Amino acid sequence: MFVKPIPLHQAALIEMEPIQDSRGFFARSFCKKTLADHGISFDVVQSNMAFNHSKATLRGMHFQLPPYCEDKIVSCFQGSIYDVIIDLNRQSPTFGKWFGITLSQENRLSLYVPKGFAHGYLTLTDHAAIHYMVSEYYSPSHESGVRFDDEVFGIDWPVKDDLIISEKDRKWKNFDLGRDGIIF
Ligand SMILES: Cc1cn([C@H]2C[C@H](O)[C@@H](COP(=O)(O)OP(=O)(O)O[C@H]3O[C@@H](C)C(=O)[C@@H](O)[C@H]3O)O2)c(=O)[nH]c1=O
Repeated sequence: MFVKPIPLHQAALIEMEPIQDSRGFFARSFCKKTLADHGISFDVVQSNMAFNHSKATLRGMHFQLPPYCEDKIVSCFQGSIYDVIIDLNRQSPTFGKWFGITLSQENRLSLYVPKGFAHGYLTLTDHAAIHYMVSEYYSPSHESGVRFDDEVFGIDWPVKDDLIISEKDRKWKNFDLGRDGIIF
């Protein structure tokens, strides 16, 4: 398992190292020690999955407010998604910046999403199945989000039309870079 930096402060890409044989492959998908060797302290408290019927389904951009901020490790084990994070940590050198990458059944990449980041994804195939581990318990009263199409971030989604998206996710308020953000 390889842990590689990405342009956003403290976030990282995790690449599996499959060991192939005639049956298929084996790969480690999570290793607390390897992450710690890269400065990432991650305690899993919940492991979640989500299934999406159709391509062009967009979920996000979500985070939990203090004291329920959470780290996530997101993977796509069926189909593919365009996974996006935004650094909303006011004390980060990359505050306000976004990063996107395709996670798929084929490339077996995972994204490490630190506390203080918003996370969301767009399905690129039908039947996309997502798995993510989180370091904090789900707290509905601490759920928050920013809009996927907020111009202040300017995320360049690979699909723009006919998106399937919940009412909740269409209605997150505009983000103000001078005022909003997470401090924890
Ligand atoms: C996230 C979550 C939701 N739920 C419930 C609430 C609701 O009834 C139903 C669906 O919730 P949502 O619409 O928020 O599901 P979803 O849009 O898939 O939410 C997820 O989106 C991605 C982008 C993330 O980053 C995740 O952390 C999470 O916020 O599941 C839980 O019971 N536990 C959980 O941990």
